[in-house]
This record gives sequence, C-alpha cells and structure tokens, in this order.
Amino acid sequence: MNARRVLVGHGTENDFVVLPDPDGTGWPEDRLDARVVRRLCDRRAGLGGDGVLRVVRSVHVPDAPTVLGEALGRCEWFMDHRNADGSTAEMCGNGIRLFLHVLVAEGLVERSACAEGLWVGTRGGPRRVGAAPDGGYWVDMGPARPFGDGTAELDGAVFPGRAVSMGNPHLACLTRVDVDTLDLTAAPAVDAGLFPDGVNVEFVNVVEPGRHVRLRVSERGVGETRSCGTGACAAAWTALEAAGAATGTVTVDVPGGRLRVTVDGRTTVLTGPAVVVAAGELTAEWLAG
Ligand SMILES: N[C@@H](CCC[C@H](N)C(=O)O)C(=O)O
Repeated sequence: MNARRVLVGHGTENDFVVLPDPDGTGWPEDRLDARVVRRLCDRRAGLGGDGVLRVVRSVHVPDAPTVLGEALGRCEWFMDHRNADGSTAEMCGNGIRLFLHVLVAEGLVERSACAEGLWVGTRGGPRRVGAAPDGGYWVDMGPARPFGDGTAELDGAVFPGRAVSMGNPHLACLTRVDVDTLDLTAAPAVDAGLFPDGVNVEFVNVVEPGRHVRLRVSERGVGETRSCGTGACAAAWTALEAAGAATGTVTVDVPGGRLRVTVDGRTTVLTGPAVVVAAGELTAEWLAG
C-alpha cells in the first residue's frame, strides 16, 4: 500500500486519528478493519488515539442509505467513526466537531459556509454541525432519550444513574463522591440487560445545580478518556432533571477542557473546541506491517 495522508486531532483532548478519504478509495471498509483501527490507535506502535474518524462522502459508505434514509441526499459527508478497539459507535460528539474542522482544514468545505451548519451523516443518523463565532464548533445532537435507571459498580461501590441515549448509550451517575478520587482503570460493571450493546459511563459531580457539572468518563470500546461529547450531553440532561428543570445551559468540565450543553424542549446543542495537532503521512512501511 502506498503512503497515505493522516491527521491527528482532538476535541477537549478526546483524540482521534483522522483519515481523509473523500472518494472512498483510500480506506474502503474491508481495508479499515478492526485490526488496522487498533494499530492506528496504539499509542506506542501506531499514532495513538481514542478512535478513528474516516472523512468520506456518504455515497461511498455502504450502510449510509440504511442509517440515513431520506436524509442521505442532504448529507454529503459521513463521519465513519471507530472506537480504539475497532468497534463502531452510533455517534461521537467530540469527533463530529473535529470532523467539520478537518473538512475546513483540508479545504473540502469553506468555514464561512458553516455558520448555519451542514448536515453530516453518522451511524446514529444525520446531525447538523456548524462553526461557532469563538472559533469552536456546535452540533445539534437531537434530544436526549432516557430509557431507565441503572447502576455502575466500581471497586465495590455502587453508583445509581440514568440511562440516556444520545444516539449511543450512556449511564450518567450523579454522585457526591469526588470524581477525581475514582479509579477508572477498569471499566465499571453495569447491567447487561439494560445495556445489551455496552454503555459509556459518566461519573458526575454537580458544581452548581442545573448549571455546572464536572465529570469523568469510561467509554465503551476505549476505557477512560479525557472527554466525551455525547457523555457531556447525557450528564447535562441528567443534571437538569435532578434540578427539576427541563431546559437550560450547562457548563460541563471534563479532564480535557470545557464543553457547553444547551437543552431546550426540542433538542440538545453541544459546543466546544476542535484542534488539528498534526498532518502527514502513514508510511508504506507502517501500512505493510
Ligand atoms: N467520545 C465520543 C463517543 C465515542 C463513542 C463511544 N465510545 C461509544 O462507543 O458509544 C464522544 O465525544 O461522544
């Protein structure tokens, strides 16, 4: 295989290997298999990341018609996301902001054309993502969908939480235990009946009821990460509910920075930064490995 263009970047330090593949010829699905994803995300033998984002036009993604339906026509681009273990996820809130930033940085989309937002296809359906005036990006994530109550067990301690779908599954556990004291080296134990496809677990301290939280997260398919955009949305919704509010804007502090989540009667909007750290080539030598 010839050398291939690659970027690395992050959103609040949730970091990704990004593969520009506009015409779907560089990384067809059979080439970007779970083994290759794991190698790319390996922090010693690869580039390192919490996941991979393939930047591809929707027409080149075999399952895009199924996951996008009638929205296929308005989603020129598709965020083909993989977790570091090679699994796919329906949605990635930090990744989709980085995705748009890469489209702009690679000259595939004009930043000035992004103020109103453009539709991007994901396995969780279409999402509108746009450039914010402060240089960051916003994404309309759709409504939070609660689907029950669960618990996360960590080192013998049980944390009750709310099961919330943001396209992908979350268990948001509000707790008075200082999240900085938790050991998230191993994934928390959860109820497999409630989460048959696994779950991302957020441990959340309320700083100011309904307005400000801080969290740490253990992600499905990755382990502890320094941020999770969908997790921030699930945590914000749960914090608002606990405060007796159905709407509001919540500041969400994560180990890798700060996100803002606005919940209204219709949807959830996530705002935060996206950074391209480096761009270059995967060598033919590494690709042959
Ligand atoms: N870090 C992401 C979520 C990535 C997917 C997640 N690990 C899953 O399997 O659902 C985000 O910023 O939302």
